[in-house]
Amino acid sequence: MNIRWGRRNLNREKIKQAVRDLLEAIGEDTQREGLLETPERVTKAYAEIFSGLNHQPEDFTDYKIFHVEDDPEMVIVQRIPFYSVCEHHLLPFFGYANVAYVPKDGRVIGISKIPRLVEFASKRPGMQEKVTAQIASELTRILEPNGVAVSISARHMCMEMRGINRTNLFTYTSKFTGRFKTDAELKQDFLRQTENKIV
Ligand SMILES: Nc1nc2c(ncn2[C@@H]2O[C@H](COP(=O)(O)OP(=O)(O)OP(=O)(O)O)[C@@H](O)[C@H]2O)c(=O)[nH]1
Ligand SMILES: [Zn+2]
Repeated sequence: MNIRWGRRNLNREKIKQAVRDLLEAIGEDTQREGLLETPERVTKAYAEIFSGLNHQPEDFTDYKIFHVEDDPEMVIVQRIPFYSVCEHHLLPFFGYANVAYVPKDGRVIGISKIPRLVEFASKRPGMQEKVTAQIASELTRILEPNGVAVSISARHMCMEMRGINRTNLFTYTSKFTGRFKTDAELKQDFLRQTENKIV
């Protein structure tokens, strides 16, 4: 993803100082060789992993709309990998997303734009529920389809490497709108098609 905008908004000096302070606070020697460049590295890493913050998806790519004559019943992009950071502990959560929509009046979107949207929604401190809902609401805003379905399965490092300390727990979230809410067969079709595609 193009992270130009995210970088521009970062206060690089403040991040570097905060990382130095944090290292000192945990009892590290900030002058030892391995840590000398760490504040700069963390700043670069944060520019990437928080690049979706305070932006519109359109800041990163053009979600241009195409027209097809004969609408497909639905379009699904399956098993889209993503990485995010939980807003409670600033530890990673990551997994897979499935995203589907029912086109309206022949309007479709370039399929690469769906993983781009997942990336945009996950590149900020957040919660799995918020990533799920944001993918659905942004896709709805951009395309005004007849319905959207999003499912995410993810592992949360704050449950695995600390706290409750349970390895390999998968959390599942989903969001259905429009036709996916009213048409049980369509929803079943989505669930059948995406079964085993997210763990
Ligand atoms: N619903 C939801 N909860 C999350 C997500 N990521 C982390 N959490 C949870 O956020 C909660 C924060 O709870 P707190 O009790 O404030 O924090 P804590 O004392 O560190 O909690 P423990 O993790 O249980 O030790 C924890 O239960 C986490 O498991 C997420 O994406 N969605
Ligand atoms: Zn957490």
